[in-house]
Amino acid sequence: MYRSDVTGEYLDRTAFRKAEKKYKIYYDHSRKKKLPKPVDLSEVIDFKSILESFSCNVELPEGVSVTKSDLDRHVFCLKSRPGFYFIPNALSTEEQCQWIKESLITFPLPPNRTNHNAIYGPIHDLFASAKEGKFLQFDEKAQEDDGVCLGSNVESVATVWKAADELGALKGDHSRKYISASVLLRKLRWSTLGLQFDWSKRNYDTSLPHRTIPDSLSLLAKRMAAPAMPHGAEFKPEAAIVNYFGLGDMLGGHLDDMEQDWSKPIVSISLGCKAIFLLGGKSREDPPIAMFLRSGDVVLMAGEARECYHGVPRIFLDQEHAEISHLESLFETEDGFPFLNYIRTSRININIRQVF
Ligand SMILES: O=C(O)CCC(=O)C(=O)O
Ligand SMILES: [Fe+2]
Repeated sequence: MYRSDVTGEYLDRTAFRKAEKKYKIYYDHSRKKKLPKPVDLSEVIDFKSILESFSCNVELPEGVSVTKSDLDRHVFCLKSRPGFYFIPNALSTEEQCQWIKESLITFPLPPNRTNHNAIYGPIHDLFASAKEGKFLQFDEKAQEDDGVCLGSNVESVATVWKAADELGALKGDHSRKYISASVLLRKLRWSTLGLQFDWSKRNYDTSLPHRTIPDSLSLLAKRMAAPAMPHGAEFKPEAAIVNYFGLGDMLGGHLDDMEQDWSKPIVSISLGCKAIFLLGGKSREDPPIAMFLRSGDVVLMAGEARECYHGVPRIFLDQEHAEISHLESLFETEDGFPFLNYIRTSRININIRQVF
């Protein structure tokens, strides 16, 4: 797990942690093949089937309501969590594929920062280099110094990619180390767009070089945010965090409390393999509501819901539960195999925020 804020005995006993443990992946080691232990999903809210039955017979389960919006999509709310909105299947398959590509190619590009910055400095062309089987050459000295002086001396290191057949000739040079681009891609955990977030200080560092959020993402976020915005007001996307989840990854219960104005929503887009999202209350002691997040779903958290603990305890990577066959079909028809390969075992979440 990464990005956990608090740990300890207290947390282990909270209702939120109990739910995390319930849904987290555990393996059955008693069999030859390592298989995930079955988990009871009967209490997980499924907005896909809620949408289906609502579209057929205008029926909604207890506690769920539908809100009016200009979007050509149904927007659902939870009566017990004001300020929370769920838009099932908000993005078309084409849009999902487009944002998966951007998340892998352009979003991790400098000046945007990723979890790799602190160790390797800014990295260019990660996805293309992984596709080409390349290796990143890095200076061991820079990596060691980095432990003492986080990031400062690695900002200027240029990315040097080497083809596999170039490595042999460089074996004698012990000051240089290599790591494969595919390992780095697998270990990509987050990238930040727009105003850059400083995880160590848990705030936005406006002094860091940054680009504005790409126009097309900004437009999408504004359109999606509309149901959670006061009449006539427009959402201003200023920052986004892109989370990349692989096998066994989870996002521990947390609050996103670093933005100034909590009345503005966080617009959160799910891509790739299905996940379970836990939406708690204002205390970790409040039992969270579990729901499925599928590729193309959009969640908004605004107002009171901004004060609710939330997290992602489980990603489903197996064919039956991942529910990505629509992405597979589209990626298979183009030169999409490298993306397909990645997304078959991954989930990506893009969450867009107005900071000020
Ligand atoms: O992955 C998700 O759906 C939620 C991400 C999230 O809560 C965050 O990045 O703050
Ligand atoms: Fe969050």
